Amino acid sequence: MTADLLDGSAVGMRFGGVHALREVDVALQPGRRLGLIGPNGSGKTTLLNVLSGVYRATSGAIHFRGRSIDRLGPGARARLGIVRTFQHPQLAASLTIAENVRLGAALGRRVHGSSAAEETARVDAALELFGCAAYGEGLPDEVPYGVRKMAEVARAAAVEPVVLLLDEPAAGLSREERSELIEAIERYYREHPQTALCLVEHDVPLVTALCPELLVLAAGQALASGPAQEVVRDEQVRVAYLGENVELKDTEEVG
Ligand SMILES: Nc1ncnc2c1ncn2[C@@H]1O[C@H](COP(=O)(O)OP(=O)(O)OP(=O)(O)O)[C@@H](O)[C@H]1O
Repeated sequence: MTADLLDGSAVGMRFGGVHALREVDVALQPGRRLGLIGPNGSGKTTLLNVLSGVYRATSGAIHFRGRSIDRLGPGARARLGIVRTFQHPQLAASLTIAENVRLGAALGRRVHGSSAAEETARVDAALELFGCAAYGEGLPDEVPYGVRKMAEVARAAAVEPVVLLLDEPAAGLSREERSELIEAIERYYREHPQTALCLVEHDVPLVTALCPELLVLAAGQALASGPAQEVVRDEQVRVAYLGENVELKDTEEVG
């Protein structure tokens, strides 16, 4: 079995009286693509925050390559190659789209010890792959929302992360833009098959198109996990989603 890159065991997170995560286990190995789904407020973003160091878990342990990273903040974890995106793009407002993506590539230099030429190549490749090349000279406020969302992912991809944590990259995108996002991430994976991915999304067909495995959270607890097509048919999972306007469909129905 491949060793875990990022391993969270019995992870718990409390905010005062709110128990946002309870004893959640999650392990990402090289090349594993795990979709993280669950109803609103089930703890998905909190889990990404805890894995990326935005929050420190109130219980449990997080290891990277076998070493505890519980005490490391988000910057130190990013320098290990644990890179995330945010649901609402966190682009630097005063930098162009290309300059924002260059920040990712510059981090990639620190992660991989690569050259200036490689940094530039990463910027160009990420802008192209995520459809942002034509908007490279624009400021975030000047480009369409879909471009901002794609640039957020492009900046993370430009790092060439070891572990990539994506928080609702498709939120607010049109159907066409969602298809472009799926295609871009698939193309990224063809070139970087060892990247470990944890993808949080409400668009279940998009998640199942990209992730062979799912972890379902409900009320902060792991409700189900396993092969995507089995999990979406699980009765408990369907019940957990009752009342939410979410379609649990099969991969073949995407597009
Ligand atoms: N900083 C915080 N302070 C207090 N409570 C929080 C904080 N962050 C999250 N929570 C609570 O933790 C629970 C899980 O929230 P979280 O945002 O992780 O859910 P989610 O599954 O990502 O939801 P959504 O799909 O709506 O984005 C919710 O009850 C939320 O109100």
